[in-house]
Amino acid sequence: MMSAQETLISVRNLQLSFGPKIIQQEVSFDLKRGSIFAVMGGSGCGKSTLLRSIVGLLRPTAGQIMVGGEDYWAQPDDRRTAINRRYGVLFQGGALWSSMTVGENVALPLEMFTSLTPDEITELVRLKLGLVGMEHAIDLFPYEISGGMCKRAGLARAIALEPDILFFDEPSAGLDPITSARLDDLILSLRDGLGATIVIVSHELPSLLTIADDGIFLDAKTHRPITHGSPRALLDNCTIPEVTAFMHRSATIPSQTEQKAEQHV
Ligand SMILES: Nc1ncnc2c1ncn2[C@@H]1O[C@H](COP(=O)(O)OP(=O)(O)OP(=O)(O)O)[C@@H](O)[C@H]1O
Repeated sequence: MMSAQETLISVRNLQLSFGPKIIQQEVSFDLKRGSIFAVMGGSGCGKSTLLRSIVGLLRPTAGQIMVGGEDYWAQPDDRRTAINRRYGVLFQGGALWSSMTVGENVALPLEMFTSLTPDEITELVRLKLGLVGMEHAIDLFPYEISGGMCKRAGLARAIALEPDILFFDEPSAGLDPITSARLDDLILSLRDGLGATIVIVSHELPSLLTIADDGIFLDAKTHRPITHGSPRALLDNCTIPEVTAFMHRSATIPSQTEQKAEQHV
């Protein structure tokens, strides 16, 4: 039985810098199992940098990222690699390898990190593509499918190794509102069906309001988080000017015209 309160990752007083430039400091939050956690804030405040640090791509300049009681960045490389096996990542430019079919793209992490037989891998690839409604595209190349389908294939690849925690950086960037809404449904179904916990960076407030139940708001000016909470709670209750500006600027429901701008997913 899943505990709603179990903390999977605890970020403590994290500081992130590039050379002398501090991007964010005093970042602390707990990621609870089963939650969809939004990292919010204006452009350039350090959302992607925070994500990169949690998944092992950027060493923080201070603070800790505790994963199941282990201080992630105090671990040797091989231990960090083992912890990373629990993560599935879909980054902004999370492009598929263009010279490989969709199926081969999804098979790649299974070939690299498991000792499964080719038949077992094919079966798993079909299963993962089925979960994102893409089984029919298994033999297609990325250039033969739409942007939304590429995102879904990227998702299938991110869940190939059955991660506990999924990290999405701007998953709906470049998608029309309908395709974006379908991606939201898919993210919810991954949480509800697979029991995954999800950390999402997004500027798309309609999407965040629909799916996220917790979050943090990073401020670019003070280089610190300025509030915590679900996007809905921040929209309804937060009176901090930076937050209300962000929330109210982007809190628009897609118009009828946009909704009609159907695109093949
Ligand atoms: N490799 C790097 N070297 C130096 N500075 C960097 C590097 N990567 C990012 N930055 C800087 O760090 C800051 C935060 O960047 P980041 O991409 O994390 O912001 P963000 O909140 O995700 O932005 P956006 O919403 O526009 O994607 C920016 O000022 C950026 O220029």
